[in-house]
Amino acid sequence: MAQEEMQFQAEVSRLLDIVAHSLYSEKEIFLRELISNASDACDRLRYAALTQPELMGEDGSFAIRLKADPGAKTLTIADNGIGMGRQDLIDNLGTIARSGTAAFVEQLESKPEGTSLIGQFGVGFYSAFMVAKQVEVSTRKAGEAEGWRWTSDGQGAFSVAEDGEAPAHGTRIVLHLRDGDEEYLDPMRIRQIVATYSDHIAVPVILESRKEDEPDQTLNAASALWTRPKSEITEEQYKEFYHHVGHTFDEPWLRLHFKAEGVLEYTGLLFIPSTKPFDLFHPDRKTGIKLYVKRVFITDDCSELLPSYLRFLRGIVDTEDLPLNVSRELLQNNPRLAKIRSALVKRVLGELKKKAAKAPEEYATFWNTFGAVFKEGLYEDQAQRDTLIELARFRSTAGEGLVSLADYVARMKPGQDAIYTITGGDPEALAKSPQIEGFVAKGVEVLLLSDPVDDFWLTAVPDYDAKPFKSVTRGGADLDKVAKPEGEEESDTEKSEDSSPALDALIAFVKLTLKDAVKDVRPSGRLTSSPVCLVADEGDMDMHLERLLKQQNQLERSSARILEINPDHALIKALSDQVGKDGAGGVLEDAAWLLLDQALVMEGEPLPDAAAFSRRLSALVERGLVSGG
Ligand SMILES: Nc1ncnc2c1ncn2[C@@H]1O[C@H](COP(=O)(O)OP(=O)(O)OP(=O)(O)O)[C@@H](O)[C@H]1O
Repeated sequence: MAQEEMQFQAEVSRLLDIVAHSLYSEKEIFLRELISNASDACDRLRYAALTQPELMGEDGSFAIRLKADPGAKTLTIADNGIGMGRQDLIDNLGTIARSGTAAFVEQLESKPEGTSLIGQFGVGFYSAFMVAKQVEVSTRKAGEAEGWRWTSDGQGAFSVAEDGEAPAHGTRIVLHLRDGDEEYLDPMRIRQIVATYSDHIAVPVILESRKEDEPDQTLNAASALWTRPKSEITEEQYKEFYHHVGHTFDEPWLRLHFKAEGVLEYTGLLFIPSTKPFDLFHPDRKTGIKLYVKRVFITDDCSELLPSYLRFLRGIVDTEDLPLNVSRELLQNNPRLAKIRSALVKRVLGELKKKAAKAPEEYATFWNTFGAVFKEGLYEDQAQRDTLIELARFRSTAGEGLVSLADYVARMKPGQDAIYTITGGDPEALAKSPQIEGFVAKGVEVLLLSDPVDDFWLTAVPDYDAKPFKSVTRGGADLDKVAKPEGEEESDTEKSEDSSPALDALIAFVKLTLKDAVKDVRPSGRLTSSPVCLVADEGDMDMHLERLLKQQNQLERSSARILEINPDHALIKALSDQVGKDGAGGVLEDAAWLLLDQALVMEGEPLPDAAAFSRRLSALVERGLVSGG
């Protein structure tokens, strides 16, 4: 097949532009990225060869070979891994398949410090263009007859042609270094980079000698990091392993390295990242834990290994107890794997518990990053629910920090028999909701729940410590039973009776006016400074959950709400005084609709008839101005 010219996907071009022009100080990471890819390619062939040994050809073992040629100013990185077919080349080295990358590229472009983010996130293969003006990739997929050659100067296009010189299987990448980047030809420098970033790679990384009488040198320890004694592993090595295995480039927040012996034998090296990956909520996201059997990589997409609410974990699990030729299908419903899974969950939750107790501030950082995902476990993992609920943290009306449910219950007011919650999109807005006014006034804490998942776990978890969860936007406020904060006596004069003839008349009038637009109109026990608010009836769905379901088209109509009226509010008192007066009917009718519209606005809901709202508001203000002036 003749040489074909192809364009990079737009995101790749933009990324390459940033990469090439970055004055990024840690350019050396290009080698880490290429060695990491080469090692993954060896892992994949090792797995494939379990069932098709012929794929290995003449090769008995895997290696990543580096060769520097000062004369040609080239650095070559070659592996005898799985290699790539023609379409693989086009797909892998012409596009960015990883979800969330478009967002990442945008971030790089928009921020002045963007280029320094490259090191944090890693741009994989494309980082080669940080040091190379021309890159040649010669590759043959194990088991295929044709080899292919990919070349590019990183300027918008690449070419692909058949290549008779490609390795028997695997990939050879030749970097034609830019002027000024000759340091990457220096054996000392190469050795230092490999030692820094790639020592943990389980495949030997070999620097080919330039002199006949000098042997090649292996630059890394070439044993799987997790099999080494903990005392021999440095923090740096752990960190670099985490970067390699997790394809993330932040600092790990937590590390767990353990060996289980007994009925089941397995080693785990797990990490919790400190930053949120772009694709945490992406449906196609893989689990992030690689499964090895007796040091052989099996899969990085084993959803049986950890529940999805722990999908932020990165790392490996290596077990002696599964057969090497375990197929991906066999992994499903595998009882041994299920046992490993529940042991892993226990271990991870145990570690989190320790952190939460010993270092609450650090724990809060974790919670702010992954709490929204973690809470999915509250409805997904019944077996662990009690542990999970103890680990959960919430914002509340009590202050800035996060609270646990144990804290909440410990400071419940005398007479309070429920854990009060409000759900919504934005914690700031929630803290200003009219429905919580009365609770705040009485010193009753309300949990401000602003993650979409909150509405769902609340439907699955009825109570904590025998105290039911109760939404402040649903049903009655039953605040009467709760004692006032100390020093504030309950006085008869301070709060008017819930019903008075004038108030009753106003309520009857509003009901008559609004008809089916509301389910009911009633005096409120939960308002202090706002004149009105909406609540759902006791048996109805929570208002926020209903809104969410409507947004997702899972619900067609919302149920009518109850309009609650604050009997102590000056506006309500003034309106009550008007009921029954001659000529007040028109004003009161407008006012009734405006009260409902106002309550809707406070809920962040659209007004059903914005034109009518505007007309009524203008009319009322005009009247006020004319009669006031
Ligand atoms: N040496 C190699 N042998 C075989 N396939 C390779 C090799 N290098 C890259 N690839 C293929 O190209 C893909 C893209 O590589 P790239 O480094 O850009 O991204 P990645 O490894 O998937 O993720 P990351 O950006 O985190 O490194 C890889 O997923 C792999 O399929």
